[in-house]
Amino acid sequence: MNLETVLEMLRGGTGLRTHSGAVTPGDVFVALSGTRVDGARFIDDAVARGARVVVHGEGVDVPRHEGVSCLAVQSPAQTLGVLARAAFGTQSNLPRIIGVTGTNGKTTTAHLIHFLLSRNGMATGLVGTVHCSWPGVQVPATMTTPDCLSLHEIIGRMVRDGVDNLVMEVSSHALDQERIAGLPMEVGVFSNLTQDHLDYHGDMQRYFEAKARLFLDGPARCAKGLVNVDDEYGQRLKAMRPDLLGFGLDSEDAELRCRILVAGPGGMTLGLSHDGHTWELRTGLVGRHNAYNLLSAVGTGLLLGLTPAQCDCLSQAPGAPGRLERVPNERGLDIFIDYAHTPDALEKVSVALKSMGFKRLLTVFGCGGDRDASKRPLMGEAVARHADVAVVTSDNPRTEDPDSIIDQIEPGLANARLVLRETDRRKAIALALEAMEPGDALLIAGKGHEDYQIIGTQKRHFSDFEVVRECLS
Ligand SMILES: CC(=O)N[C@H]1[C@@H](OP(=O)(O)OP(=O)(O)OC[C@H]2O[C@@H](n3ccc(=O)[nH]c3=O)[C@H](O)[C@@H]2O)O[C@H](CO)[C@@H](O)[C@@H]1O[C@H](C)C(=O)N[C@@H](C)C(=O)N[C@H](CCC(=O)O)C(=O)O
Ligand SMILES: Nc1ncnc2c1ncn2[C@@H]1O[C@H](COP(=O)(O)OP(=O)(O)OP(=O)(O)O)[C@@H](O)[C@H]1O
Ligand SMILES: N[C@H](CCC[C@H](N)C(=O)O)C(=O)O
Ligand SMILES: [Mg+2]
Repeated sequence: MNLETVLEMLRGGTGLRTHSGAVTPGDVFVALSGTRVDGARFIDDAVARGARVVVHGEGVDVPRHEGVSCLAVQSPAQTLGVLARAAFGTQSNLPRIIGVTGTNGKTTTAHLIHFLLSRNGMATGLVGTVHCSWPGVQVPATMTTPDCLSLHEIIGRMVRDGVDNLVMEVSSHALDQERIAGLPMEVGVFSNLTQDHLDYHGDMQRYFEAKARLFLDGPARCAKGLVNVDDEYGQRLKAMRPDLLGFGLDSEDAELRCRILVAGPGGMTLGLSHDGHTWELRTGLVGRHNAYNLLSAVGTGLLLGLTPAQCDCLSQAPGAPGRLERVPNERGLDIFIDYAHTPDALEKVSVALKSMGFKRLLTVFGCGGDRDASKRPLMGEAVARHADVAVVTSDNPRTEDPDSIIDQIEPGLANARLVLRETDRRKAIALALEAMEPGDALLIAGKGHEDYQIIGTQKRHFSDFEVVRECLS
């Protein structure tokens, strides 16, 4: 069997699968190497379910099966991208794709870029943590970057609906697993790199190497891009690929630069400069971290040929749901829900709130189970540095014991002013609301837009927004 024949089958409507359990008679099954098990172990299962073609890695010994053709390829993950283009109609008329990567700020930046391009009259799609959307359609997200088949399937729908630009978040897991195979990136954006996901990548160097795939030689390399040169890892990328546009607030090397001219509870005025041109941008978003997010959205606009004036509409951009989002309430309490779930994000969001002049900061937070355990005490330290009251609780304990997760956070809270411990997140939020005094701000961190709590393998409905409203009513 050769590749062209398989492509022909797929164009004709044959099913393409990477999970043996999903195979129906006549399908093409691609055995991916996997992160836990080798997909080649499921070839027999796929064949038993009726797979007619098996695509597998070179060196995999596949026993002969009557009526089943095999195709050995160097990289099944890369070949999957080629096959997916044929299966889902993503071969031609692909939108211009902008991929946003980095530890924190991907969702916010992607939403800002989506807003910018849409306001400039482009039919723009979005794929990310909160939802996937394009004009007239919105579907809830299951992952930050879906698997290769789901991605092509959704982008195929966008192609049919005439989408001409697509902004997508590209997680480090996705880059490592080559989920974006077959999807050439026009622009890559690098926000920053700080500790997260070491359970998966092992150490910061390997985590960086996964993110760097979007920019350096290899199949995922973007045609052009921008990097935050205030970030140590961003500087390393810029040194490796000098054509990337460097942006930042501090670095003299930044080609696109911004200063915060005015900052207050109502927003910021940013002074931007690029290529000898200077201009101002007003925003309702608060926090220095959001100055970076806005700056990279402007930088993307410039790389795509927009003028600074065409980027002015960003002053009306609302930001992303569940990112430093106020919970309106009749009591006039200053309550913010945010998605900070890394040490750096907690640091940045706490500083943003402290700068708004509140009397005290109360922070409710926890750490996810079955995720990087080494970030737990560091998240505790970030909260302890800024919160007057730290309320430590649960945030998707998954298959871990919630109390043992909190035990691992607590050493980081050793220097905290006041710590309250309450495993039940609903009760923790109620406790924090009771402890609020006039002039205080309450930060409820970690879940943002999420409307669930994962306990064990069960996903139960849970929304920080709803719980606050219930407690206040
Ligand atoms: C660790 C991880 O990322 N795993 C993802 C990965 O699974 P995998 O392919 O490695 O799975 P595997 O179990 O080793 O199986 C290997 C192969 O055998 C196949 N198989 C397996 C069993 C079977 O019976 N038959 C069969 O054919 C599988 O379909 C797979 O192709 O590929 C799967 C399909 O794409 C994903 O669903 C799965 O995400 C898991 C559920 C997950 O939780 N991922 C998280 C950590 C993640 O990716 N998060 C990032 C966000 C991170 C951020 O904050 O930046 C995201 O992009 O969402
Ligand atoms: N540029 C930034 N630098 C540092 N922290 C940021 C930045 N932007 C946002 N944050 C913080 O990180 C949190 C997550 O932001 P956002 O959802 O935009 O990032 P993300 O990279 O998409 O995260 P995830 O990988 O979990 O989807 C925010 O709620 C905020 O606390
Ligand atoms: N994309 C992130 C989301 C974390 C959100 C937080 N609520 C948690 O569950 O830790 C992850 O999968 O690590
Ligand atoms: Mg995200």
